[in-house]
Amino acid sequence: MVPTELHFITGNAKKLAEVQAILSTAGVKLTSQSIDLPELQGTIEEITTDKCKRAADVVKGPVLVEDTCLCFNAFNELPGPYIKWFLKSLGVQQLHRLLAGFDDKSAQAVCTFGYCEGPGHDVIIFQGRTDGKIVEARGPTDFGWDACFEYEGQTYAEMRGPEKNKISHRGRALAKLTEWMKAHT
Ligand SMILES: O=P(O)(O)OP(=O)(O)OP(=O)(O)OC[C@H]1O[C@@H](n2cnc3c(O)ncnc32)[C@H](O)[C@@H]1O
Ligand SMILES: [Mg+2]
Repeated sequence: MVPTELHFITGNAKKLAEVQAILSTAGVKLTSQSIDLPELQGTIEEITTDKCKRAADVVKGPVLVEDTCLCFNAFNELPGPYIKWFLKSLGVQQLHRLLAGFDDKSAQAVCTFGYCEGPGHDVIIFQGRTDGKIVEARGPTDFGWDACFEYEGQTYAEMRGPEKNKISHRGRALAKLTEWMKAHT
C-alpha cells in the first residue's frame, strides 16, 4: 500500500532539512526520527536495502531511509557509499586532493531512497544522480562535501535557496518517489 505520509529515519539534520523542503513543495507529509543505523558494505542498492530493513525492524512500521554517495569516475565509482569516512578523515578542504594524480575530475552525486512498509516487507528503491566535478572547496562548508562538488560552474555550497534541490541527486530521487506516490493513489 502506498503511504500518504512518510516517516524518514536519518541521523543527518541537513539531509532532513532538504528532504522536508522538497517534499513540502510536493505536498507530502513528513515525520522523522533520528536513528544512526549501522550500514552494511556492498553496492549502493544493497546498502540502502539493508539499512531500510533495519530501520523497519527498529521502528516496527513503515519507514523511509536514504543513503548518499559521491562517486569519482576516475576511481570507478569509489569512494561511493564510503564518502562519509573519507570526508571525516580528510575534511572538505582536502577532498579534491584525492584526484590530484588524475586528469578526470568528474564525479556523480547519487542519492538512493529506500521505502519499506514494515518488518518482512520488500524495499522499494528510488535513485537520483547528478553529474559534476570535484574542485577545491568553495562556499560554506556546513554540509558534507557540498563545497567541493561543482555543477555547471557552481559548487552545491554556492547555490542559494532552492537552487540545489532543483538539480540535486536528492531532488531527482524525491521526484521519482513522489511520482510513485501519485501514480498509486
Ligand atoms: O543517518 P544517515 O541518513 O545515514 O546520515 P549520514 O550523515 O550517515 O549520511 P550517509 O550515510 O548517506 O553518508 C553520506 C555522507 O555524505 C554527506 N552528504 C549527504 N548528503 C549530502 C549532500 O547533499 N551534499 C553534501 N554532502 C552530503 C553526509 O554528511 C555524509 O558524510
Ligand atoms: Mg549514514
